[in-house]
Amino acid sequence: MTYDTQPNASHFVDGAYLEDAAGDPIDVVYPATGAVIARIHAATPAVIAKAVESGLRAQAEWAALSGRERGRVLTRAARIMRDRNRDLSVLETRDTGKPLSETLYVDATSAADALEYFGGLAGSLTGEHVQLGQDWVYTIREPLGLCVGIGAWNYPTQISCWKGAPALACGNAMIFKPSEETPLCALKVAEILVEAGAPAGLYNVVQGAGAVGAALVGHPDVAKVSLTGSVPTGRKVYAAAADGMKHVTMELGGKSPLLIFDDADPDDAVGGAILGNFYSSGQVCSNGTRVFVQRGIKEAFLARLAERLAQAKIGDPLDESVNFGPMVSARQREIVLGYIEKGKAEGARLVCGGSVIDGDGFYIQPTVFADVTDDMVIAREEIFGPVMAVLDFDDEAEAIARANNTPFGLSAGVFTRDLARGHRVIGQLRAGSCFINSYNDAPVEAPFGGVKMSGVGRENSKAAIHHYSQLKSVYVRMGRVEAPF
Ligand SMILES: NC(=O)c1ccc[n+]([C@@H]2O[C@H](COP(=O)([O-])OP(=O)(O)OC[C@H]3O[C@@H](n4cnc5c(N)ncnc54)[C@H](O)[C@@H]3O)[C@@H](O)[C@H]2O)c1
Ligand SMILES: O=CCc1c[nH]cn1
Repeated sequence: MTYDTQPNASHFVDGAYLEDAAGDPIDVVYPATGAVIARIHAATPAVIAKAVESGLRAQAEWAALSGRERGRVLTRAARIMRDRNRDLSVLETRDTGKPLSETLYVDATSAADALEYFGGLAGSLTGEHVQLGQDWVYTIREPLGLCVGIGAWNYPTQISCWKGAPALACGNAMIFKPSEETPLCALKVAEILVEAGAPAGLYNVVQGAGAVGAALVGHPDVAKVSLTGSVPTGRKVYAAAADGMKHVTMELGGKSPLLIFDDADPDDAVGGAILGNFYSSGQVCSNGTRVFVQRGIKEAFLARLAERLAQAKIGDPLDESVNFGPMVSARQREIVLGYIEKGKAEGARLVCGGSVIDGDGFYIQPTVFADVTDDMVIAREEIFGPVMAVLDFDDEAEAIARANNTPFGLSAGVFTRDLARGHRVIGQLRAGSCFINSYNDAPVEAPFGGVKMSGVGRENSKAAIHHYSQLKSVYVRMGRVEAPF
């Protein structure tokens, strides 16, 4: 089976595709060619009402199952996703422009990992017993209710399951709104969950841009909102959720530091910097885009890096030998180009790249700036494209202080052969997801998320359970009740 890029209808609600052509039209564009590959419509108030009503109904039914029964559905969905990995990967490539050489191994695969992991945990979500003399307290881990997930465009399938899998494992229902740039793959996730035995309405997908997201966040029947997106959107969504006293998870942007000491293995350090800047054409939230290189090895590092980047195979993302694709949209390419121009204007040294690649797709060369200083815009703002800023440093304390001098705190990495230094440095870096002699690994077993402006809460790992459930405590008196009067 190969998936058509034009879905049967725009939304997947109450177990079936649903259309309401009165919604604003959204064209889905293949980033490698600029061709329109599908047209869908944003959710109308009627679609949102049906998603909420069916979500509430399904949640009651789902929460009444045992955790083990819920887990069985999730693990079955994981198996179906793995069986259809190639078709899902091709669709993800068409939706995002990311090379098939990446999507085959990361996107549906990591989504299936999440379904499998949280499916496995579902049967062991228990409360506690606390003995208090003869009396006792017990706690029950309860679902929150109807959750809303809102996604960014860089990892649409992964994000839909990083949010959906823990939510469902805990007995919640979810309405997921993908990014309007990449609406296709979450529909397949919803279809697969129903095929695996999830009740109709448990995982609904509704389409649209910010206005639809805002309508979901503000809906009085929604108990929790999990957003993956930029800091400005995070601010708005967090504020709106606070108004309704809703639970939140905020997975936001970053400008993460990667510290390379002069004793680091040179090839590993260059490899880490490449993974932390050019994977998915630089459209990864946790990217280590401020690469601090100890002064003595800077020129050797830059020479090796330029050599390796010259080997990138840029082209048709559906060709499995290609490993560097386009930006997701013409708009994103313009934003990134604007930063490249700022870098040049501010006097950073362009080591390689710096231009668009002619053609209909939204390609930009992998770009490296050296001699970047902390005050330059390209060292301060998230670019979300293939632009690495290399900064020099002399000693450890200076590097740590400069690395922490940012409002963001998503990730941080260090390359050194001195493991004591590796742990010492990481211990002082203010970031949520950190790496020693590696970069950008995101297994489902590890908590993922940021500090400072990069977010609130954690996805993945057992930590996510705490963000999709709440504890009820019950005090049980075994003796008589003594009242003062
Ligand atoms: N920390 C993480 O896990 C993580 C992962 C991927 C991407 N990101 C971040 O996402 C950003 C790139 O993605 P983007 O451009 O799609 O982000 P964005 O903030 O523009 O949009 C994110 C989502 O929010 C929706 N939205 C916009 N306004 C809204 C509102 N007022 N209310 C509710 N929803 C609203 C959008 O439609 C989209 O679905 C980058 O900053 C990147 O770092 C973070
Ligand atoms: O884009 C952010 C999430 C992520 C990091 N690595 C893989 N996915």
